[in-house]
This record gives sequence, structure tokens and C-alpha cells, in this order.
Amino acid sequence: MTHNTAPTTADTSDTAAATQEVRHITLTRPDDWHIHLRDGLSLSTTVAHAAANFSRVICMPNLVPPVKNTEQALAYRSRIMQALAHADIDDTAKRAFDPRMTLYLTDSTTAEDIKQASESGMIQAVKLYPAGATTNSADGVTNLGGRSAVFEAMQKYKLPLLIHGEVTDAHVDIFDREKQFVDTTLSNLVRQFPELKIVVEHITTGDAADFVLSQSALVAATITPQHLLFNRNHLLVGGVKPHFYCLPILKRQQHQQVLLDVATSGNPKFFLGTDSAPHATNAKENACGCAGCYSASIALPLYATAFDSVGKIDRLEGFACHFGAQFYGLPLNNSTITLVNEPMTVPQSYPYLDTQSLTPLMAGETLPWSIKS
Ligand SMILES: NC(=O)N[C@@H](CC(=O)O)C(=O)O
Ligand SMILES: [Zn+2]
Ligand SMILES: [Zn+2]
Repeated sequence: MTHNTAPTTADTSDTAAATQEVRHITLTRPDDWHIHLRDGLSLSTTVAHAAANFSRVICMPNLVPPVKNTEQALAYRSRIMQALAHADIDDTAKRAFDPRMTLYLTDSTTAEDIKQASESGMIQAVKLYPAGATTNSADGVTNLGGRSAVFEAMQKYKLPLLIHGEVTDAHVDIFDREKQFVDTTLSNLVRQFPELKIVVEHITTGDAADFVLSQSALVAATITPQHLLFNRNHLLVGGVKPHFYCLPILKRQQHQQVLLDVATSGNPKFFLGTDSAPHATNAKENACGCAGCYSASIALPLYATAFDSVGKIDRLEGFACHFGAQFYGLPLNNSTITLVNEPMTVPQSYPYLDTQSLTPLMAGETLPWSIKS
């Protein structure tokens, strides 16, 4: 639902009086279908930020050690809920917050693990990290061929498979790793398991978008704010900008354009997943900087900025609030959130892990949209 309020005076000085239209959009409360909250002390920062923006969030299992079974996932969820109880956010947001858990697929995951996850009613999906593809993926799958019984069980119990879609072969160029994965591993997987629900996470290329478009309604994709707003020039021109470094890495501007096209097309195969992935500032601004952009605190203003940049703010609600829930077979949220195109300045950093700091995406910059308090 989009409505414009009457023009308001932006500057009341009599010489420079200018009028500006303030637009408000009230949305069904959105969900984030891919987020890293981390664990321990991290939760006091990440949970408050996530809950201020989202209702349901799918929590990635790449902790150290990873979340491999239902028992560990439930214990992780209670740590998140404890952090929520202490979060300094309004009560409506607190009540609406609903973390959904995932299991980390390893070479030793069994069909029995999948059955147990499904019967618990508490596990939303299973996450596939090709071993070595990204942060904390060392325990990921080394041989997909050996996981057939697990994928069959997932089909049977209708547990979706969430995929970090990059090959890890040393000889494949980092900018080609997603395309190569789509052309080989992913194409084979959907052929072999046609009833498996799959989300290709954080897509970054036109190739991945085309693949998802060519498949049945069982195959969908999430898109991050950074891949809609930026391309590899933002990462590399004029000096390396470590806060734009995430995996899969930002690609050419042509790919960014395709992602914007599909995200704003109204096609329900594409929905919101921030991939907000906190690393302390000193771990990013480092000779070997970690991969991951932190966006949980400003996610909705970022997406609104991206959608508005192509005149498609009216398509934000489907992408952010409807399509993910529909894919997972869940009801829409019954509360709302209002965004307004009044500027906000992104904080330079947040306190993190007692003595450290956390630098968000676009730190210190001004975004044209903010959440109405
Ligand atoms: N996206 C990233 O660059 N990093 C994520 C892992 C992931 O989602 O690949 C992280 O956990 O830091
Ligand atoms: Zn990933
Ligand atoms: Zn991620």
C-alpha cells in the first residue's frame, strides 16, 4: 500500500523555501529469509537490529562449531530468544520477532537427522555450503553425490534446501564461481531431485536469475541489498573497500541491473534475504579481510532505496513481505511497518563483542528512506 501525503515544506527559510513530497509506505511486516545473527555476545547487537526490521528471520547455521542437528538448533534458538528479551526495542517488534532455524548439511548428515528435524516442527530448512566456499564453511559438503539419501528425505519431508551457490575449485575465477555452480552442480541437482524445494541464496548474476526463472515454482532465490545497490566498481575503484566485500563477490554492473529487474518484477520466485553477516571492523579492515556485509540495522531503508531508484517502490511489499512466506507455505504477518522517504544517516559503527566495533554497510552515508518510529 503506497500513499503520498500532502507536500510539506522541507526548508522554512523564506529565501530557500522548497517543497518536497514526503511519501509513506505501510507494508505487511517483512521477513528476512537469510541472516547471520552469530552467537554469544554478538546476539545482543544482531538480534535487536534484526527484530527492529523483521518478523521471521531464517538464521544461518554457520556457527563455530556449526548447527548440525535439531537439538543444537533448538538450543541456538533459545539463546536468540534470551538476547531478544534483553533487547532495547519496542514491544511490538519484540513480540513479532520469530527466528526460524536451519541445519548445516555436512558429509555426515543422515536421513534420520532430516526426519527428526521435520518432526520437530522447528526447523525451516537445511543449508548447503560447498566446503570452503565462504565464511565458516569448512564443515560443508565435499561430495554432493554422497548426499542422495538426505536429499530424498528432504523431498519426502518437504524441507527446503538453501544453497550457497559457488564452486570452490581453485582454478575457477572468483567472478565465475556462481555461474559455474549453476551450470554444473545446481543443474544436476534439480534434474536428480525434481521435487526438492530449493532457494539459491544471495544470487549475484544474471546467470543465476535466468536459471531460477527457467525452473518450476519449487526453485526460488534470495537477493541481498548490496547486490541490488552496488557492483564490483564500488568494491574496487579508487581503493579496496572492505565493507563491500562479501561472498558471492559483487559482480559487473550488468548483473546488478538484472538483479534489480527481477527483484522489482513482481515475480514471486525472488524475495528478500539480507545475508547480513557481521564481522568486527578490525576483521574486515585487515590485510586478509573477512567476507560479509552487515546490513541488519538498515536493511529496509536499503531495499527501499534500491526499489525507489528504479521507480518501483510499489513492488517492495511483494518482495519483502509476501513472496518468501508464500514460498515457505507460511501465512503473511499480521502487523505492519511504515517506511518514509525522510533521510537517515547510517551510523559509523555499533559497539560489538564488548570491546570491538561493527561497521554497517554504507556507514556514515545518508539513505533517502527510513523506518517511521
Ligand atoms: N556472505 C558472506 O560473505 N559471508 C557469510 C557467509 C555466507 O552467507 O556466504 C558469513 O557468514 O560471514
Ligand atoms: Zn553464502
Ligand atoms: Zn549468508
